[in-house]
Amino acid sequence: MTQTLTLRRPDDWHLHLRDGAMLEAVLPETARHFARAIIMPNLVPPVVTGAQAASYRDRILAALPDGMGFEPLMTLYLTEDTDPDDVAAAAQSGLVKAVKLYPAGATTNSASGVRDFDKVRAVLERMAEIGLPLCVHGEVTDTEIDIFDREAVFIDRVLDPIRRATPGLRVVMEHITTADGVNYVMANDEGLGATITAHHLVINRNHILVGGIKPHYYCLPVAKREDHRLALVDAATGGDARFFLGTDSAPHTDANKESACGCAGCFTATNCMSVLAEVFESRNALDRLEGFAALHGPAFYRLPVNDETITLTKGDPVVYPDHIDSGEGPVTVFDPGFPLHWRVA
Ligand SMILES: NC(=O)N[C@@H](CC(=O)O)C(=O)O
Ligand SMILES: [Zn+2]
Ligand SMILES: [Zn+2]
Repeated sequence: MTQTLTLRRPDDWHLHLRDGAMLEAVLPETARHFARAIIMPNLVPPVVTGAQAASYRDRILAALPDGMGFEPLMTLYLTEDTDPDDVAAAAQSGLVKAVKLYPAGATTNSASGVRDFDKVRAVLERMAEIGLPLCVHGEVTDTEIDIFDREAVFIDRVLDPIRRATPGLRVVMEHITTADGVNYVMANDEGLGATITAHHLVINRNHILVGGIKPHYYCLPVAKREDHRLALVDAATGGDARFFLGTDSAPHTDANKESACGCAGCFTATNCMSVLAEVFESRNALDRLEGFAALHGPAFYRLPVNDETITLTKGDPVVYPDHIDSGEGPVTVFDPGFPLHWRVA
């Protein structure tokens, strides 16, 4: 008898769609499975104003193939010049669902991010007033801090002080990679959540570095040691509503990944639901996959859950393309390193 699993159609609470030819290539990979996604604003130039978010949203909808239903949930890229009134207007119109904080220099296209947190205080206070979530790339950028410690240090030096200084600010710690991130979420009850990617549930730093360097496993925050991965699996499969799926599917062409200075990002949109089903099954937690992928995110963002469902079936190993063509060159699809048996019907 085939095993099947039906859940509400999932959402992706952290997604990079890029623009132009790349957007056209990757959007169907997400829209095939997901009803909605929080769209990251780190384009070049970044999506800073409400007007820029409206026009990016139009470009996404124009790139959506006929017959596919998908709702992009827009975000604004926080800069030191961001205007609190523009943020509030974009939120009140329903266009924008969150503001994204990149510490300057922390990751791909973060040069316009924040250096001096005092300069964004007024925006954060307005967001706290209106309940608009702040999505945070949580890594310090100080050159003397080891890259494997940058998330933990960010929590102590930046995130906790910001949250204390801005009561009521609702925060999503994006793509957490450490037990420190998990523990910080668990130790705080109000207005704090975290997204977890599919790839950080299955790779640790050995996958990147043992037996030759594997650029397609390099993303930021970089995967940590195995005990951190296990803490993430506990959090994702444990049923706690403060943890939800944000794939951080982040396409870069192979030429830009397989380079002397390769870009950070794993492209997981194509097979992330299959990867997640394997992870949840390994913990006897398939009944909690719906919470992680379809219920906890809408609860945090105060949005309705999706009405439609998807069905996963278990069978012979799933065959998926090893890359997709982007118009700018091939983009390698994330390889979890083990066969996937669950497919979305
Ligand atoms: N995660 C990544 O490694 N890369 C993301 C940026 C980000 O989410 O930090 C990208 O835009 O490529
Ligand atoms: Zn990030
Ligand atoms: Zn990202």
